Amino acid sequence: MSHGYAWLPNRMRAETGGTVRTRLLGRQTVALRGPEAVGFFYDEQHVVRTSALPDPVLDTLFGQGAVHTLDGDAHRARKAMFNALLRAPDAPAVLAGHVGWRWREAVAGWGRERVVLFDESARVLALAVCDWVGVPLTGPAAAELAHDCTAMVDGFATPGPRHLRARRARARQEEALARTVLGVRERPEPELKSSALETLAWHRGQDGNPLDPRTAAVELLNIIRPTVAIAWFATFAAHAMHRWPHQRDLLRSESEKGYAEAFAHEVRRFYPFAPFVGGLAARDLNWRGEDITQGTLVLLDLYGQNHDPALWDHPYRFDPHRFTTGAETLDHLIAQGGGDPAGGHRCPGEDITVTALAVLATELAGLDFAVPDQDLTIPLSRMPTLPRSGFEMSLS
Ligand code: HEM
Repeated sequence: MSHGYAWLPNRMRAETGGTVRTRLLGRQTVALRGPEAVGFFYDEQHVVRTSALPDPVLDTLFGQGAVHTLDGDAHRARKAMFNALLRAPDAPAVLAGHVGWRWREAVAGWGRERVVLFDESARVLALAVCDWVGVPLTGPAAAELAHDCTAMVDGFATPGPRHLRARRARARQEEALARTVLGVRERPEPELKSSALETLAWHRGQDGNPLDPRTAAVELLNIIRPTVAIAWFATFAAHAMHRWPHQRDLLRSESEKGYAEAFAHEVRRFYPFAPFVGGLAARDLNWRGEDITQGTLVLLDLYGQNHDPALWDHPYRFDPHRFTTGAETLDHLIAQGGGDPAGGHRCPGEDITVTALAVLATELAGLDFAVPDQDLTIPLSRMPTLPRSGFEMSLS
């Protein structure tokens, strides 16, 4: 982890065959990349998730008992609930509507003060997602929730104070949301659920019983936390507009249909966020002539694949136009996992992420703002990383 985002791509460059053997957290590890590797990795007969994620990651980022840790029928049942909520045809637009509205409300309050875009967008996203899931939230609670959600992400891959902050943030929010779930269950169960909160509160597991309140809270947070985490991409979007001002002009002019979505895809591809995903070899396997023994940790190199010159022309050039020419390129983009979100573990929040990010990027491009001197370097040795300043700006 201390080598950061360059670790796997560097190792991949040094090896032939696109496979790296190493040790991670004391375990034998094999890392793969490439479209074929995606198919191999997401086949449940090859790689399973139960017991793959260590407690330091579960106690900060995902939560114990989260959908990320399930396999087989248990995963299918839980994932179907997430897909029904997050991949419903109108879900991305409705949530993005809340994001746009909460953003304009926040900007109206900025005046000429200097603001840190990362903090502001996290708060906006916290308010928007809570509007959407049906969790009531006031202004100060939104700031606290945003702070806790970003802490959970910030502290998952590092020991020390950041990790402790992440654990405390998760414990606090799980406790609060478990109480919210119990509050919902004090009322009779409605036949038609009117919100994600109600759906989760009454969701029945394989045993036919509602989830225990803590697990329901974990899964509610698995909608709220990653939505708040879109703040990372919003900050990278601002960085791209600052670094390449013609991007801001292209977003402003709206002359190209679909440009904001293409820009959002390129932000997800170009900037470093989720480094890799992992699971355990379900049995003895063979990948391109390499033996992988049962129980080996198998990683799929997300960041590396998104910058693989075999898949992307000039991968270190920021160019949203690579996503305006056809769907083929999208198959190679695995910023939020690969495979099929319906059956496998791929992120069910991708459309929400792209739609919300496109709205935030368009809103930001439409503002007249100044960017004072600050440290905008993005250290690749830090995980997760961000422009060091969080992107300070002020309306001009
Ligand atoms: C901020 C941008 C996001 C990134 C970078 C991201 C990334 C990921 C990644 C890498 C995975 C794991 C895929 C795998 O295990 O193979 C994942 C899974 C998941 N994501 Fe996202 N995600 C984002 C946004 C969202 C949003 C907005 C939501 C919900 C509204 C969401 C909900 C989930 C859930 C529930 C899973 C678990 C899926 C499963 O295990 O079946 N994510 N995400």
